[in-house]
Amino acid sequence: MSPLVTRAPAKINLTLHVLGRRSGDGYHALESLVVFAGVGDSLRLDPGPALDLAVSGPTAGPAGPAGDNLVLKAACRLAEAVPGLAVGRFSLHKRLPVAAGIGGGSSDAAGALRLLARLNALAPDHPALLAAARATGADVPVCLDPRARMMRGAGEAVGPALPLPALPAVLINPGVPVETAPVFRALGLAVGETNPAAAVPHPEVEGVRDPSDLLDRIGPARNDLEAPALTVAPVIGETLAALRAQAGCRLARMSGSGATVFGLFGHRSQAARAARAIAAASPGWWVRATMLR
Ligand SMILES: C[C@@](CO)(OP(=O)(O)O)[C@H](O)COP(=O)(O)OP(=O)(O)OC[C@H]1O[C@@H](n2ccc(N)nc2=O)[C@H](O)[C@@H]1O
Ligand SMILES: Nc1ncnc2c1ncn2[C@@H]1O[C@H](COP(=O)(O)OP(=O)(O)O)[C@@H](O)[C@H]1O
Repeated sequence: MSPLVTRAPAKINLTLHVLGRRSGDGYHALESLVVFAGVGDSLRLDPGPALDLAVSGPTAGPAGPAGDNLVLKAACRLAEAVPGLAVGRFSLHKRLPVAAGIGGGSSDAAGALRLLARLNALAPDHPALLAAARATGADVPVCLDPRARMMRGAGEAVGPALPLPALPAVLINPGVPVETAPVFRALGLAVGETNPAAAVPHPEVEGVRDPSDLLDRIGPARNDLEAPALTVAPVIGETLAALRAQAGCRLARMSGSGATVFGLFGHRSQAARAARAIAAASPGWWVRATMLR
């Protein structure tokens, strides 16, 4: 049987409002506009008798041992829920920076679930897929069908796909891994506490078709994890400053819990020029011009 392939694009939180900290599981309730980049990992599944994974690519090392990989975690969750699930050997080509706020592991895990669904002719809305995604990580459900949409709750509630205009962007990761849990902790909310910043509501983006209109709407919104992440990794401030110094940069903000930041531009050519200039000035940084959609 021929191999099945999928791309696992980087997830970008264009906005990330933390509403508060839930009593019960202590997770943070979020409201986030999530989009996906043209850069990502790639994943292949060769059908076979047993579940297995080989990881290659420039960031295979930082992703950790294959046995701990979220690809296998998600696949095992699905195999537990669907008796007789056909499986096989995954090959993950890892290019995205790890522990970077762009959900690389989550997108890989979601890609694994998509490939297993294809192999087993499971409908994309099969409840076992969403359950396996939720059990694998807070960011996995939104990555199952990687298109622009709102994410709410701790990540388990994903809205319908939004036909938003594509945005030219530059992504920068300064090469410093940032773990998610310490950034949420640094926000300092007690269990059951509401985030005071949540008094300012998230902008409405449904129905927006013009890129400039989208930029105007999300400009005043926030990533509430940016300030706490800056205390954990001050270099994030340098990456934001580098973006803001570029001609045509309309907005610079951090994604997820960092350290990756994105700059949004009016035109693709401005983004490409900015990426070249930043990469030349800071050769140690991961810098990519891409489209977000
Ligand atoms: C912050 C976000 C925004 O999209 O992205 P990343 O920075 O990870 O890319 C996500 O909420 C991260 O999702 P993910 O990375 O899958 O989180 P998980 O592994 O499930 O959780 C890691 C830890 O983060 C904290 N956590 C996560 C999600 C959430 N809504 N509230 C939390 O408090 C918890 O302490 C949890 O133990
Ligand atoms: N496929 C994977 N890709 C990246 N990291 C993975 C993967 N599987 C497990 N991990 C582990 O998950 C952690 C978070 O990685 P990642 O998904 O890159 O974070 P983020 O969501 O912040 O970008 C890392 O510390 C890494 O060891």
